[in-house]
Amino acid sequence: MWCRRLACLLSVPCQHTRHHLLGLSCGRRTFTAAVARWHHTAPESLSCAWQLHGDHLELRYANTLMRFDFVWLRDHCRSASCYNAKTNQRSLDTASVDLSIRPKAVRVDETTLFLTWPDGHVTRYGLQWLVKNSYEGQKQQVMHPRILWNAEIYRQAQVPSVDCRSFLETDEGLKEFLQNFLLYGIAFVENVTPTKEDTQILAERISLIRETIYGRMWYFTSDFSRGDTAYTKLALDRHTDTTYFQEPCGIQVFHCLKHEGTGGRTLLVDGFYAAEQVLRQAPDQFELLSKVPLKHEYIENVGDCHNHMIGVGPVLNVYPWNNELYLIRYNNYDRAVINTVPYDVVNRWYTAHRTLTTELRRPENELWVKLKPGKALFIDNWRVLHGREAFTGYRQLCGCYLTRDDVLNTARLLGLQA
Ligand SMILES: C[N+](C)(C)CCCC[C@H](N)C(=O)O
Ligand SMILES: O=C(O)CCC(=O)C(=O)O
Ligand SMILES: [Fe+2]
Repeated sequence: MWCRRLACLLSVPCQHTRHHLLGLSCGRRTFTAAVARWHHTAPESLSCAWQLHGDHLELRYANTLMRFDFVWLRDHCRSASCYNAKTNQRSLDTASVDLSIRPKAVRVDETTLFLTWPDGHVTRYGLQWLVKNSYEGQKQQVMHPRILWNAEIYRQAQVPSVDCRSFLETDEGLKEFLQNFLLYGIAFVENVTPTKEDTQILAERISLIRETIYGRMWYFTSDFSRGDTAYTKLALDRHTDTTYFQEPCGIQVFHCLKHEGTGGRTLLVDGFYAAEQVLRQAPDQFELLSKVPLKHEYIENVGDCHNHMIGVGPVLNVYPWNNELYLIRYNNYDRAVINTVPYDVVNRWYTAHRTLTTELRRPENELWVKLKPGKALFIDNWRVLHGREAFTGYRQLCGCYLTRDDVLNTARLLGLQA
């Protein structure tokens, strides 16, 4: 039956749909296939068909079969009284919607679905909008496209550094930089004037500086001015920073302003690549690392600096709805006493942690770079671990942390998926 014949639905239900409406008034929430019928907008080739069920509408459009709960449909009404298109905010009070609401009339034309609600309110939904926003349309998509790498993969990809002027002055330069950053979790800008001020200008081009106990923009040398090994000449094994914050800093920026001496190379390891290897070899260990909460701690009493920070969370943080890894918290220096785990789990946790560490330490996963004045490095601190080789001589690094949401904001404004 073609929908054009169903235009009457907006007023008086015609023969074929009365069943549904009667079904509702009888309080039935489900309909058998025999009762529910498909209604087509046009010959099958133009492909839009719908069917009402007890609590949802089923729509077949653009080769997708979609189900929309009636409450969801009412909640997503984009009419002027339900939604403010200027602010992109909902004005409808969802709590005022009857949870067993049901449209009293349905109509579909080539581009739009029209629903009339019991109080007479009419909602229009673009069919394309429904495809884009239905669960069925979304579930194929990953949240964040990315390329997991080891040293070989990263080198082969020949990811270019972006020139400072192009980064600061053109959208293309900035976009290229951000695309690299989102895919690999690291990105470089070159030909930067080696000062703290110029580094700050770079940072502020993509995000807001996250002020922490280390300040906004920081300088550091091996003067032990703060109670942390970073402020020495010692080697630092791979780690992520600020694991002792409830929300570890999203991005770290490093710019080496001076080094007169030897050593001091920077080590970078893709934590997600290593975690992926663990997932393949030992899914139960991956799961344990994603479930067992740990504490990380920063206790400082040096000079005037008195701090006690604690962050709690698992090593591998995954979204509960699709198991996608989004944050790795790995810092063996700052890991606190483990007292959040029952004794019979502790041993299995250490085994899982060892498996991950083994992957993180594989030489083929290590990318070594020597940071030089003029070359700024941005690191996704939720994904890529950094470390450094011991060094001699005077070495001065400057940098800052950035808020993650604001980097993603900039990326989206340039049309990137983030
Ligand atoms: C980067 N900056 C030198 C300011 C701070 C270093 C913080 C080091 C700390 N152990 C951590 O991993 O979080
Ligand atoms: O000195 C370096 O290259 C890095 C030290 C470090 O890990 C840090 O500051 O977070
Ligand atoms: Fe660090």
